[in-house]
Amino acid sequence: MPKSVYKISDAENLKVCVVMVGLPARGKSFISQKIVRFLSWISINARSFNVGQYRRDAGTLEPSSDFFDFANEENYKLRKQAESFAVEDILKWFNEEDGVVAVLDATNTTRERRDRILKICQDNNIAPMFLESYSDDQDFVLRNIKEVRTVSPDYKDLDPEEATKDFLKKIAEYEKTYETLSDKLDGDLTYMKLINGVQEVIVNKIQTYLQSRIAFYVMNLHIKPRCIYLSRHGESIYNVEQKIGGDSLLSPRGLKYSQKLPELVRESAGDVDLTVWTSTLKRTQQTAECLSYRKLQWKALDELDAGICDGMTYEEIENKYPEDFKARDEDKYEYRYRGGESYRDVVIRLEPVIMELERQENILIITHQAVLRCIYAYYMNVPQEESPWMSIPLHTLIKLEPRAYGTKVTRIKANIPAVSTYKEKGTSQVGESVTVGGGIRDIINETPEDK
Ligand SMILES: O=P(O)(O)OC[C@H]1O[C@@](CO)(OP(=O)(O)O)[C@@H](O)[C@@H]1O
Repeated sequence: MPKSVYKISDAENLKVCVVMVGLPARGKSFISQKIVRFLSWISINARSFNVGQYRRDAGTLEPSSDFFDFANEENYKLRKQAESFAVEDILKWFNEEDGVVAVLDATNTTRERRDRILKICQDNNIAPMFLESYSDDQDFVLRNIKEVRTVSPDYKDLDPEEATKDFLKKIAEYEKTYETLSDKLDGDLTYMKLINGVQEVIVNKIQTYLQSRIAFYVMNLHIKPRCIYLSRHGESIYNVEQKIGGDSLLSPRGLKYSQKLPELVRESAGDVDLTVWTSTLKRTQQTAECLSYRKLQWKALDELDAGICDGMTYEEIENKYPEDFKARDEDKYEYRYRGGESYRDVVIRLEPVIMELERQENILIITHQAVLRCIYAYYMNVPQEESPWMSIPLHTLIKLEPRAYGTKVTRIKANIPAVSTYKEKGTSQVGESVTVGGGIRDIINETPEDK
């Protein structure tokens, strides 16, 4: 059997191919998408290649009579062909688009199949990392079947009961040849085995920093239903004066928002227990004051540091530092204030916050405009160049419900007027004073790319 051993001196230059392993309905696509979303968010070029999609693109839909009958030679050939198309594309992507981490999202349930992929990785200087999701828990599997059934194009026109039956039949076919990863037979490989979600995790021969980062991230994932609430602090005195940064207190309208926040949260969350995370700045702590939940301060949630521009209005910055003002508008994600930070810097310091968020259940985060944009971008898969320009208005509670294949978002407005702190590209003016209000829920949608 080929081995995954490579010289450690080369390890840091290696590209990584995460090879998913597991029977159908074990959450492999969910994990693949999460890995890609996380790595892209921290600027590592990552992409998932779903073999099922290659099969569908080739015109073969499941459930087609006995497509997964493994004794049928013709079907076996078609499935193998879909795999080789995906692998070909992975190699092309590594070479032509500077790919760094590819995720091969397929069952890969036999050693024969895994060895084939291993060999290709070795021939192309790619570090393989096998990631198995193993489950013998019937409830876990049925929950996953339900999720897949609702999003998979294969099952969209099928009666739910029929679809579940078909799915179980397909699993039974795969089970006949399934070879789980084992220390005894696969001890030379770099692999991770998740048992019933992350109840038990086995990690074997991680060899590069990148692999360890992926492993650490995956270990923190859970799929229990929960909500993440996001809110900016109430309108601050600096917001009213159109100044950025600082550590000012809330305006009278901001205080009103802090008084209304417990009601808004209760209406949406009911009696569930929440933990409130704030930054270390006064305006977020004041906003959390009337909430009777457990509270935690994070320095990492402090607002983007505007360096020498801290305490100025955008107009003053444009007059005093016109070149900086222009440079920021041209590339807001990368621009770093002199003596301060860029959006990229904020994302880097938010990595531990995201790790902890993945581990936790219901959390309410009260923080700042730039920081919220970064957190929101992670959950909603917003591209880097767009994220610093997203509108995150004051006096609005955002509810995120991460699901297996996307995040549902609801915006709940407090109906308390506040200034707009949104500055359009190419101008130093922020919007007019606006009333943030109206009905309760206004936007409901889901992470588009993840569906
Ligand atoms: O990146 P831009 O759009 O300038 O937004 C960040 C700015 O938002 C502000 C408000 O203008 O945040 P906040 O009041 O939420 O703390 C500034 O303090 C901060 O510099």
